[in-house]
Amino acid sequence: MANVNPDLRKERENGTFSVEKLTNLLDGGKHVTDRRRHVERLALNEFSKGEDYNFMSRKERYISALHKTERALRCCKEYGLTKPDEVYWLWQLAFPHEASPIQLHGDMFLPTLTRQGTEEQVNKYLPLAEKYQIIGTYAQTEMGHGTFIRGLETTATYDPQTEEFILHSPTLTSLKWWPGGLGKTSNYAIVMALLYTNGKNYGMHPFMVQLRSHETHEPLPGITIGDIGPKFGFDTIDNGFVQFDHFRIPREDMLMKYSQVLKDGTYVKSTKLKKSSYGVMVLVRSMLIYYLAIQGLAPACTIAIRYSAVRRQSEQTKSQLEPQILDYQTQQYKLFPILASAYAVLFTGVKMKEIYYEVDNEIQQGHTERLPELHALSSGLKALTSSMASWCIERCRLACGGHGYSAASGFPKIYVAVTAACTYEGENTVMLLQCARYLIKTYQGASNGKKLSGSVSYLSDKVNSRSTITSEFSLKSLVDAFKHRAFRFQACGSDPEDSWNRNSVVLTKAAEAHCYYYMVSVFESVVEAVEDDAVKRVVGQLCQLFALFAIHENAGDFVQDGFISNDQMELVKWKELSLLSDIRRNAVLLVDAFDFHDEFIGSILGRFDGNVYANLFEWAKSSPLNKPEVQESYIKYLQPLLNPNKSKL
Ligand SMILES: CCCCCCCC/C=C\CCC/C=C/C(=O)SCCNC(=O)CCNC(=O)[C@H](O)C(C)(C)COP(=O)(O)OP(=O)(O)OC[C@H]1O[C@@H](n2cnc3c(N)ncnc32)[C@H](O)[C@@H]1OP(=O)(O)O
Ligand SMILES: Cc1cc2nc3c(=O)[nH]c(=O)nc-3n(C[C@H](O)[C@H](O)[C@H](O)COP(=O)(O)OP(=O)(O)OC[C@H]3O[C@@H](n4cnc5c(N)ncnc54)[C@H](O)[C@@H]3O)c2cc1C
Repeated sequence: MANVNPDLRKERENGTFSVEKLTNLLDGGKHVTDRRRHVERLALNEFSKGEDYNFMSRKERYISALHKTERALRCCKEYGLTKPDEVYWLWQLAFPHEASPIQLHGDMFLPTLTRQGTEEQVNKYLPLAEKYQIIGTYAQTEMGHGTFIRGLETTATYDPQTEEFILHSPTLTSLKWWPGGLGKTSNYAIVMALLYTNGKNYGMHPFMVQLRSHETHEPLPGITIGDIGPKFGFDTIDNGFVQFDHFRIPREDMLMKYSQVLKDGTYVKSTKLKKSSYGVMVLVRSMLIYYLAIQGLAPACTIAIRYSAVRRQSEQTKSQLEPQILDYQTQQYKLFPILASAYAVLFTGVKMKEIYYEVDNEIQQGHTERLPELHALSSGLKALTSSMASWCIERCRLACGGHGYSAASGFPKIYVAVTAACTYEGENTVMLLQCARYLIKTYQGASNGKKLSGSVSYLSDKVNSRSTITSEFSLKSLVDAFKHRAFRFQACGSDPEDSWNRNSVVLTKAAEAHCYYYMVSVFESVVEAVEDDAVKRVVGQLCQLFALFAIHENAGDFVQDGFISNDQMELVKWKELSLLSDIRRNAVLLVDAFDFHDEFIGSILGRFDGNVYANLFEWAKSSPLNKPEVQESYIKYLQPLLNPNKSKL
C-alpha cells in the first residue's frame, strides 16, 4: 500500500507469522475470508462515502440511518445476500458501530415470531415481515420494570364475548419503555403482557400487536407512542415508549405455540419448556459475545495499537528519536492484555454461537435438557464479556492521550454502543446471579454424586489442590488454575444456610470465575487445534497472557488456599511481563489480522496507513464549526466583550 507511515511499515515487515493465515483462522477458514471480503467490497461500493456521523445532529443521524437501511435492504436483495453472516458483513459496513432503526426487527421480532408462533401465525406474518411490510420490535421492558419480568404490569385481558384481548397500560410505570425502533419506525411489536383470562393471571405471554396504520403510519386509536429522547448512545435507534388504552387485538394474535387461550377463554399450557416466553433473550445473549469482540474489543485495540506504533513521545535516551509509545512497557501492559482479551472473547463468541444452535435444534425436537445450562452460560458470559469490553475500550482510549478523547479517534462511538450491552438483554449483575443460581444447583447435584457434563462437568471432577504451573507455563496448567478457582468458588458460594442476598457479591464472583474458566478452556482448545506453527506460537502467547493477566489481577483468589504458591505467583508476574516484549514484535500484525476496513473502524488514529496527523488536520478543518471563519455568534455575544466600543456603532 502506497504512503504507509514508515513506522507501521517497519512493524509489518518485522512479524513472525502469516497475517493471512491468522485472518483465515479468525474467519473460520479461507473460503469464509474470501466470501467476507467479496461482500465487504460490495458494501464499500455502496456505503463508503457519506456525511461524517460526528458532525450530524441526532435527528440527522436517525434519518440517515433510515436511508442507509433502505439501501442496505436493496443491496442484500440485489446481491442475493440471504445468509445471516453475509447480511451481517454488509450491515456492519453500512452501520459501523451504529444500529439500524430496524435492528430489533431481525434480532428479536422475527426470532420470537418463528419460535413462539404457531404454524398458522408464522405463515400469516412471516411473509409480510420478510418483505418489510411489517417492521416489528420486541416490547417487554416497561418504565417501572426491566429486570424483574414477573413484575411487568401491561395486561392482556381476554374478552370471550368478542374473542379479543384487551391490551392496557394500567399505570404510568407500565408504559413499555426502551424497545428499539418503537418510537417512530416500527408499525408492529411483539408485546410481552400479563395474560388474564377467566379472571386469572397466567403471567407474561407474547402478543402480536399492530401499532400504526399501514396506510398513514399514524398510531392506531388507543395507542400513544413516541421516542424516549436522547440517550448515552445509539442515536440512530428510536428507542420508544407505548401506552395502551384498552387496545383490542384478535384472540389469534397471542403467539400460541407453547400455550393457548381457547375461544371460551380456557387457558391451555402445551409445553414442558420452562420459561418458554423467555427464549429470545437466550438467543441474543448467546449472539452478543461474538459481537462484543468484533464490534468492541477488536476495533478498539486495533486503534490503540496502530496509533501507539506511529505516536512518538518523550525521551528514553538522550539525543535519540522520541520512542514509539508502543515501546513503553506501561503502554504494552495497558494494551496487550486487551489484545489477548479480544481474541479470547472472539473465540468464546464463536463457540457460544455453535452451542446455541445445537441446543436450539434440540429444543425444536422437544429435547430441553440443555436449556438451563445454555441460559446460565449465555447469561454469565454476556455479563463478563460486556463488562470486559466496556473496561477495555475505555482503557484503549486512555492509552491514546488527547487524540483518544477526540471523536476522530472512533472511541466514543464504539464505547457508547458496546457499553449498552452491560444493561440490555439482562443487566449484568442480574445475569451473573442467574448463572450463579444454576451453578449452585449443579454443584449440589455433583456433591450428591450426579455426573455432570458440558461447561459444568468440572464440578463433578476431582481438582488438584496444588497448581502444576512451572516456568513452562503450559496452557493446561493455566486452564487447571482457573478450573480450581471456579470449583473453589462454587464450593464456598453454595452454603444453603446463607440468605441469597447476603451471599450475592460472592455469587457474582463465582459466576465470573466459572465464565473465566470457560473462556480460558476455549482459548486453549483453539490454540491446540492450530496447525501452522508460527500462528500457533503467537496465538498461544496471547492465551498465556490472557490467563496470566487475570491470575495476576486476581492473585488473592489463587493464593488464598495455597493453590498457587508465592514463588509461583512471582513466576506468573515475571512471565506476564516477559510476554509483553514477546508480543511487542507482532502487535500490529495481530490487529491487522482482524482485517478491518478503515470505514468500519471509523478512526483517524487507527488508519491502516498510519497517516494520522495530516488526516486529523483535514478532519478538524472540515468541522462545521469552522465555517464561516467568524461565526454570527461573535457579533451577538463576543464582540460586546472584546470590542465594546465597536459594538455600539
Ligand atoms: C443477535 C445479534 C446481537 C447483536 C446486537 C447488535 C446491536 C444490538 C443493538 C440493540 C439491541 C438491544 C436489544 C435489547 C433488548 C432487550 O433488552 S429485551 C429485554 C431484556 N430483558 C431482560 O433480559 C430481562 C432480564 N430478566 C430476566 O431474564 C428474568 O427476570 C430473570 C432475572 C431470569 C428472573 O426471571 P423470573 O423471575 O421469571 O425467574 P425466577 O422465578 O427467578 O426463576 C428463574 C428460573 O427460570 C430459569 N430461567 C430464567 N430465565 C430463563 C431463560 N431465558 N431461559 C430458560 N430458563 C430461564 C432459571 O434458570 C431458573 O430456573 P430454576 O428455577 O430451575 O433455577
Ligand atoms: C440501549 C438499550 C436498548 C434496549 N432495548 C430494549 C428492547 O429493544 N426491548 C426491551 O424490552 N427492552 C430494551 N431495553 C431495556 C433493557 O432490557 C433493560 O434496561 C434491562 O433489562 C435492565 O432493566 P432495568 O432498566 O429495569 O434496570 P434495573 O433492573 O432497574 O437495574 C438497576 C439496578 O438494579 C440492580 N438490580 C435489579 N434487580 C436486581 C436483583 N434481583 N439483584 C441484584 N441487583 C438487582 C441492577 O443490577 C442495577 O444495578 C434496552 C435498554 C437499553 C439501554
